[in-house]
Amino acid sequence: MTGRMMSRFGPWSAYAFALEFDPKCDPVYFSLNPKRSTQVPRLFKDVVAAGERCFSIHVRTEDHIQRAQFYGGLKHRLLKGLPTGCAVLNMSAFLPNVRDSVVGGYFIKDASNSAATEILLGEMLCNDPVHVCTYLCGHEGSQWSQHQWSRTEDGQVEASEMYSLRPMEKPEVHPSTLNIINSDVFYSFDDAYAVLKQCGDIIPESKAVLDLVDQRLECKEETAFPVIVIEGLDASGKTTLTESLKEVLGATLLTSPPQCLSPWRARFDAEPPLIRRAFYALGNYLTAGLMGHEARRAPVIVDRYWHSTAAYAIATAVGGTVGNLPQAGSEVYAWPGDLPTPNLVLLLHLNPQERVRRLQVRGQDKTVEEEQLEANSVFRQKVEVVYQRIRGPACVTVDASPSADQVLRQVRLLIRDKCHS
Ligand SMILES: Nc1ncnc2c1ncn2[C@@H]1O[C@H](COP(=O)(O)OP(=O)(O)O)[C@@H](O)[C@H]1O
Ligand SMILES: Nc1ccn([C@H]2C[C@H](O)[C@@H](COP(=O)(O)OP(=O)(O)O)O2)c(=O)n1
Repeated sequence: MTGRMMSRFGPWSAYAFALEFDPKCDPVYFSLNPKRSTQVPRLFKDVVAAGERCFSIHVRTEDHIQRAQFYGGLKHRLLKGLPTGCAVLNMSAFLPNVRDSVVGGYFIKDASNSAATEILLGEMLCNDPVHVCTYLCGHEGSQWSQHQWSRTEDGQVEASEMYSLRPMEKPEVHPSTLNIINSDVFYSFDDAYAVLKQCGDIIPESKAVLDLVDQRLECKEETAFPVIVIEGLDASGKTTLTESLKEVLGATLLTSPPQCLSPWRARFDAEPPLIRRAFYALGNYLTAGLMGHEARRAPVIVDRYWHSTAAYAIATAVGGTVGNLPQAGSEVYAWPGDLPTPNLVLLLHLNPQERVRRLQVRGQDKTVEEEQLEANSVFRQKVEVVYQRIRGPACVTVDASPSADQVLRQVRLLIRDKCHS
């Protein structure tokens, strides 16, 4: 395998690369040039020290389940197997502005002086679906070159193809947004279902989930009562408000994912995004069936639904700052055409200080993503911006900082106004 053809998108040399030396800053972008060039500005100045050796590893398989699983475990394998003195940085290969073209990978900066790095990467090249490259620096740090590894006929590893690195302008859209559709967010039941179906052999629990999904209720007739979804970050007051609404409206309370998926949630939370997000997407369709059924006899209040599924998925997938999110109006913020819409979606908004205070008062277990929300204010901002960009239906923002009684009063007025209920 020479590595010459990379994917359905064409040869390796057509790819651009985004290398994250510092997650808070823009990546360093470069492309490949088959010819050696003399007039190249310094590319990795101040980020690669003299004497450090550099490598990259990218996932090379067209099977999207295998790709997701392998990439999901790759960083851990590298951190475990590489010698002390190595740093593992995010690095993606992509075709600028081409949807679904991103190939995930890592850049390894190695200050170890140990042969263990080459041994590990050589073994991975032989046994796993990966591209491996070495990076060499020419005269006075001006010209970097990439040397792609390949296997010789007698099973040895050699660095054969060589390209010069050419610095590149920041692309119009951040590369991390290119693969969102059908890898992080699913816009139809069939697309999410297909992912869990293909996982049947590697994740036996998928079968139990699909059995439940196959038996889901479907309600096509008009319902007599409104369906109101309550969204917001953890500790914004959703449980408090939904319990009160249940009381005062005599409503049925539902959640997404629904109770029946609880036994499998932790299992799917541990899977890579492709599989995890497909699980949550199917949870929405199950809840949708219950919504239609229950809204024939009483108002329905739903704790989280599609807005949460899309917002957490997009905020996690998009690297760096809020500015890297797809623009408002992008197709990634569209509602799935086959997912029933509620009558009203309310987003509880809370300032970060009050949210942290409430989290401390409550002090219970959180999902990893919820822990990340606390640790990472950029991630929290991205979730909130995505909540507000989703359309069809868009959410109505409610100030959740007043007392629980005042929030309830405000929400009842909104429900009366928008749902005549
Ligand atoms: N309006 C409010 N004012 C003050 N504290 C609140 C208010 N709403 C909820 N809380 C408290 O904040 C914490 C988080 O609320 P909760 O309803 O569990 O949020 P969520 O379901 O969104 O995670 C709980 O301890 C709750 O009692
Ligand atoms: N409909 C939903 C609900 C939750 N999620 C995901 C998004 C986050 O990772 C978690 C947040 O849910 P969690 O139950 O921890 O939040 P609350 O305790 O309800 O505040 O679940 C989802 O993707 N789709």
